[in-house]
Amino acid sequence: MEIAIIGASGYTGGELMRLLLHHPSADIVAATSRNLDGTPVASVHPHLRGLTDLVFRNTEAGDIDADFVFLAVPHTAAMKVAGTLAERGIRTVDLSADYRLPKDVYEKTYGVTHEAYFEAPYGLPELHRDEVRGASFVANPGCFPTGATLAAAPLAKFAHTIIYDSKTGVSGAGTSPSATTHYPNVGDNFNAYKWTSHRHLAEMKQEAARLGSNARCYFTPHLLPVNRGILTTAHILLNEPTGQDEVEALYKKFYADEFFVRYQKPTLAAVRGTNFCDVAVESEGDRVVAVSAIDNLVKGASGQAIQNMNLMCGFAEDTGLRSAGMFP
Ligand SMILES: NC(=O)C1=CN([C@@H]2O[C@H](COP(=O)(O)OP(=O)(O)OC[C@H]3O[C@@H](n4cnc5c(N)ncnc54)[C@H](OP(=O)(O)O)[C@@H]3O)[C@@H](O)[C@H]2O)C=CC1
Ligand SMILES: CC(=O)N[C@@H](CCC(=O)OP(=O)(O)O)C(=O)O
Repeated sequence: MEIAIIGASGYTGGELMRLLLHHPSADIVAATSRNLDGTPVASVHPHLRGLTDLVFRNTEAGDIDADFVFLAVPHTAAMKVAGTLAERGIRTVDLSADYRLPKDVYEKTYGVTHEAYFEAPYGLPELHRDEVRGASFVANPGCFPTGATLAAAPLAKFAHTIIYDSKTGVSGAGTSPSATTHYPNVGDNFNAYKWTSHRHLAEMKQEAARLGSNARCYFTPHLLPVNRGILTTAHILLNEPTGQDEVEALYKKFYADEFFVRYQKPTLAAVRGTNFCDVAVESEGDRVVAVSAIDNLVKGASGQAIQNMNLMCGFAEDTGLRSAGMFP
């Protein structure tokens, strides 16, 4: 299957190529960049040197010649080309936020007008597999909502309050430098940001509601001095006290058939570079602490996007995604 990546010079674009180069049914035929036309992909993504001869091209969406497209561009840039790809019948996974929320919620959360809205399945396969399967356009979830929602999903409908406390690596901010990501501000340091107002809370609330939960949801992200990974501690305040054995059994049953969700004490090292989400729970009566770990660039973005592509195209869901992490 011929694949094009729009926005291939960024972190998620590089990660899509790293993973797709080992996918038996994927042939990457185009890697677009507005500014790097003619530049070898390996000059920006040095880990891919020797594995691909691809060269960036400044190709418009209307001129893309491929069976499948990944949109790895910022929100608002994706909506400018999504319609063109859909009209041309090119199946697409959008890694941006543009199609994850209803139009009114999106516009309120992101403070912009949506120019080209249509409904799309929310590509968290563990919860929405049937909608993703066979779809022609899928909205890939945000990185924080992926780890947070998988941490709370089995208990969400039994909770009155869920507090998500997440710690993320810096690659979540993309390749553009900023004061926040400047090394002396990040290295040997640790801080919370957007304490009560992060835009990903809207996705977390949406997914809790879809799980039948009336719980109030809260979210605070923190910036870790590491490149990759998100560790989320979810404090799930239950309507009724529930013991450890029961809670643990519930999680193991909920995820029993999910290859990419493993029940074990989460650490970032065990999931780095992989599409796994590790989850475990500890009960304290009417409070359960659920912890999850993902790699923000893999299960939080490009790996999940390929998982969605596999479902959309009828490939085995784990195709190209079975690699283990590097431990330690
Ligand atoms: N990083 C992460 O962990 C995650 C990211 N995402 C989402 O995935 C998308 C890509 O993220 P990421 O790879 O980190 O971002 P980057 O900033 O690293 O890369 C995005 C690329 O898109 C291109 N681009 C930037 N602005 C525009 C524009 N206005 N129109 C067209 N192309 C543009 C740039 O390439 P060039 O200048 O060469 O054209 C840039 O390299 C974003 O929507 C992000 O929110 C989702 C989950 C996790
Ligand atoms: C460290 C860091 O800055 N992380 C980003 C992750 C957001 C992201 O990638 O998400 P969208 O796809 O929804 O834009 C942030 O907190 O905004």
